[in-house]
Amino acid sequence: MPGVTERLVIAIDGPSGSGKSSTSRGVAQRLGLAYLDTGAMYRAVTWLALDRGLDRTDAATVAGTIAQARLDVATDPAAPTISVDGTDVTTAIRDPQVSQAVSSVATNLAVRKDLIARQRAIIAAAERGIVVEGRDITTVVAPEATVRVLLVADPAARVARRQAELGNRVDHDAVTDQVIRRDRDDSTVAQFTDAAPGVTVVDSTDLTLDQVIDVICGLVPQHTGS
Ligand SMILES: Nc1ncnc2c1ncn2[C@@H]1O[C@H](COP(=O)(O)OP(=O)(O)OP(=O)(O)O)[C@@H](O)[C@H]1O
Ligand SMILES: Nc1ccn([C@H]2C[C@H](O)[C@@H](COP(=O)(O)O)O2)c(=O)n1
Repeated sequence: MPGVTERLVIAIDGPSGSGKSSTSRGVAQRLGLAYLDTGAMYRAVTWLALDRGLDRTDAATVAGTIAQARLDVATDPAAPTISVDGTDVTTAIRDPQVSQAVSSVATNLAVRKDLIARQRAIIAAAERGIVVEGRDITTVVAPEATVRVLLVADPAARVARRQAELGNRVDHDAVTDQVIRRDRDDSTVAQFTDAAPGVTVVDSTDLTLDQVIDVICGLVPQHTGS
């Protein structure tokens, strides 16, 4: 493990459905670290834009409204929650309407600047260290992280995983849109299809969740992986 004064920061990026959230929570729980789901932050401000009925093509109004909002993010990997101006939106941000709309807010560059600053503040406040996951963590938010991973999986596996999670309440076309179309839109503002120099690619297609957690824990300097 790093020395007592060096906080462990593990950065994990990857496309939708590659297993970032499940894996990051598992790694954080195993290593006793905090956990930050930056996608949940983009989802939460998208929930706000929808709740306020904002025109999402009006980038300045969307960014200005979000800049005024208080976001409270709980970083316990056993119970991650997120609130907007005191309203707990942890469940609401997983609604299909939010999934469908989130790229239109996440590609607003002023919103990204705002959320990146908030994410860095959360990372800096995590005394025990933190696992942070998203699309631009290894490259923009925390390129100095101790461990940097690009977690990938075949598109078919990613769609199948999301379909299994959502069940019959969401049809196959909508699930494919949530995974494939969203990646295409999101990749216009964040680079998560190729690993940046120093970033380790982990392919989860044929690995169980526990195996992926083992692999990433094994990348921590002087950690045995179990
Ligand atoms: N290694 C794995 N093998 C099989 N299923 C997995 C694996 N990792 C995660 N899953 C399952 O795949 C689904 C998607 O995982 P998860 O939400 O962690 O992905 P994600 O990369 O965070 O997606 P998104 O970016 O869209 O939020 C979940 O149902 C999860 O349980
Ligand atoms: N660092 C990040 C994290 C997320 N996003 C975007 C990409 C997604 O469309 C959306 C929600 O993320 P998810 O919960 O599916 O991981 O937020 C981003 O642009 N940068």
